[in-house]
Amino acid sequence: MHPMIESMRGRLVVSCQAYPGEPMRDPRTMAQVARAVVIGGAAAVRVQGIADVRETVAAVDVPVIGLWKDGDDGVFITPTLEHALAVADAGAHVVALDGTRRPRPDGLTLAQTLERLRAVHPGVLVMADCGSLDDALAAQDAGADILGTTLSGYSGERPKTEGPDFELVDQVVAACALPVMVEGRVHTPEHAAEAIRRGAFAVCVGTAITHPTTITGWFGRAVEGARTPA
Ligand SMILES: CC(=O)N[C@H](C=O)[C@@H](O)[C@H](O)[C@H](O)COP(=O)(O)O
Repeated sequence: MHPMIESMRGRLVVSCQAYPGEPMRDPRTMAQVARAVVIGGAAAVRVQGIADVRETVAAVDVPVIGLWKDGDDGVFITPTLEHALAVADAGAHVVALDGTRRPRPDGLTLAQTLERLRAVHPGVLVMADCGSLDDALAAQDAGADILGTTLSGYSGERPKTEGPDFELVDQVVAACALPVMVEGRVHTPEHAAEAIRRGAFAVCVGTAITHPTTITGWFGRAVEGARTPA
């Protein structure tokens, strides 16, 4: 196994992303968040956007999983070969891309995308963000290095579970030989531990560690719910 993937075995990966229009949407800020989570023990970080990838690669000494989100529906995570090449050019060690079976905007298959990406960047690793077992099996055949459950609940094939889609985790772990990264709605340390117990190779947490607006909402609603009516 590639040493960079091996370094994530049984470990926590943290996704550091801010969304368009948000106060923390700034590559330098995200690189600082990435440094902070590495100090906390993250084995790798996942960052969005070319500038964020560049800043973060320079700021941390762990693998950087890079992606480029273009839009927010359909195929939007590193949707085309051009996006994947740009993420690799920016220095990402792992390129995360849409690993669903949906048609890609540039008309290439996932296998063609990976082949052309590797022709330019022979050393780059690929994480396929999947939304179902069939996606994971197809992404494995297409030559991905890591299978992510990232798009479960977002691609139309699986329900959007309250926490992680553990049913899908079980299916992918049982059927696929590649390392499985459990990602998506891992909201508590117990969720993360459960992912590993179920055979995940690693677990990636985003919102619950790096999205203060959402976390504040969780706490705020709990506090309001506990208030005694005046
Ligand atoms: C569906 C989609 O666009 N997922 C994105 C992928 O990079 C991010 O918005 C998520 O934050 C990331 O996957 C981590 O998941 P969570 O934030 O639930 O821990």
